[in-house]
Amino acid sequence: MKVLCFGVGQAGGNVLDALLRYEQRTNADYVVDAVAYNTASADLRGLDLVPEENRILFGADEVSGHGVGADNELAAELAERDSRQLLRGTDGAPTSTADAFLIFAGLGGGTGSGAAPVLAKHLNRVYEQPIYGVGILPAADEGALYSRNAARSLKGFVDVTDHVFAFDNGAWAESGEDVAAAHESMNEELVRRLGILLASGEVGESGSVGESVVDSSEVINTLRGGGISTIGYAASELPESDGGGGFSISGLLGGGSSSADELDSINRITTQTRKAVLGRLTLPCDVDSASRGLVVVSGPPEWLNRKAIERSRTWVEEQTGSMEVRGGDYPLPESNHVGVLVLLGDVSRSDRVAEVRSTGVEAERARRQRDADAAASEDKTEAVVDDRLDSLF
Ligand SMILES: Nc1nc2c(ncn2[C@@H]2O[C@H](COP(=O)(O)OP(=O)(O)OP(=O)(O)O)[C@@H](O)[C@H]2O)c(=O)[nH]1
Repeated sequence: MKVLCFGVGQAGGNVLDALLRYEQRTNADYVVDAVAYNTASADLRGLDLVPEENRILFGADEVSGHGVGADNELAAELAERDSRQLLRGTDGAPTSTADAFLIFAGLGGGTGSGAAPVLAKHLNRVYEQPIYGVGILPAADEGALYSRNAARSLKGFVDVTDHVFAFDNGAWAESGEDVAAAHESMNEELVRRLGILLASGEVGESGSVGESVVDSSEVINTLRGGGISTIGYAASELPESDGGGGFSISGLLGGGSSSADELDSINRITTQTRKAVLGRLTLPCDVDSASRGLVVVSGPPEWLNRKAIERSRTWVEEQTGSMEVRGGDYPLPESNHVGVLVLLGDVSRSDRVAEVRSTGVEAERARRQRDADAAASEDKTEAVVDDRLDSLF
């Protein structure tokens, strides 16, 4: 599935850079172009693989390239004001070759949180392709301001995109670990999942295509209707003797039927499917609240057992209670792993989203109270000054 990618703000740019690195490392080719936006010039300079000419500073008239300091309302305002400049990011990009657009942003800060929904809205006006967000939720210990920003931005992002892939920093930082220190490893986890999803169905270097490959229309159909999605992934390493390909228990035993191989691959695929769904999802949620699903099984073609893929698909249907779970394979002849990726679309119950929302609402209420108190005390001061002036004259 070919995508045109946009990274907004620091987290957005970092994750986009990580995806480009992952694409290079895996010899894949699904990003048709990459554009980064920021209100802070230092963050743009810090990027690695996003082409220099595709790094766009906006809002410079107002904040002189120093960032918006977590003020997402200001960022939204600046993005709206500079919307032509934002759209210029697609000038020269091969937009017609993209099946979809992807916008990456951290929802807790200022720039990405405020500007990503504005960018999505403007791209939507111009282009036909579906627009997907990749929204990073702040961990609870990153503070109430980040939760307030994220609560407001997530709703806006969902409203103006065709789907938001959510990633929860809180779920992925190990307990006691500093969130910022964990960004790099979290980005790796996120881009591995996105990379597999995007690469599946693309003809690989070897030119091999599986019997029931997942093509871009299946990803798009799984995401159709909008909402928030989560992705699970698990992989099992194949035995050394396999050499990445033709391991056969029957071969080791001196011939015989291939049923042992079949059993082994069925076991691996079904076990990894359970681990993918019941393990750590990009966004923790109630699995049975998903409306749709997609199961992608990757690995050397001889390990991609059709029966197992079907069994896994049915199991995900049972877990989600959805009758709309698609399944397919992604052949990787050189791989020494069998991996299972499960995309759960339009999830409606997530304690983490609920927590971000309620912390956000609390923080917004406290801010309004503070503003009201400040206004009242200003009134009082004015009244005192007026009294003094009255007594003078
Ligand atoms: N997963 C992940 N999260 C990140 C990364 N960088 C920042 N964040 C998170 O993003 C949120 C802060 O947003 P940033 O992207 O840094 O902020 P910004 O959009 O550049 O906005 P301002 O700096 O306020 O102008 C926090 O929740 C951070 O933990 C990253 O590389 N990976």
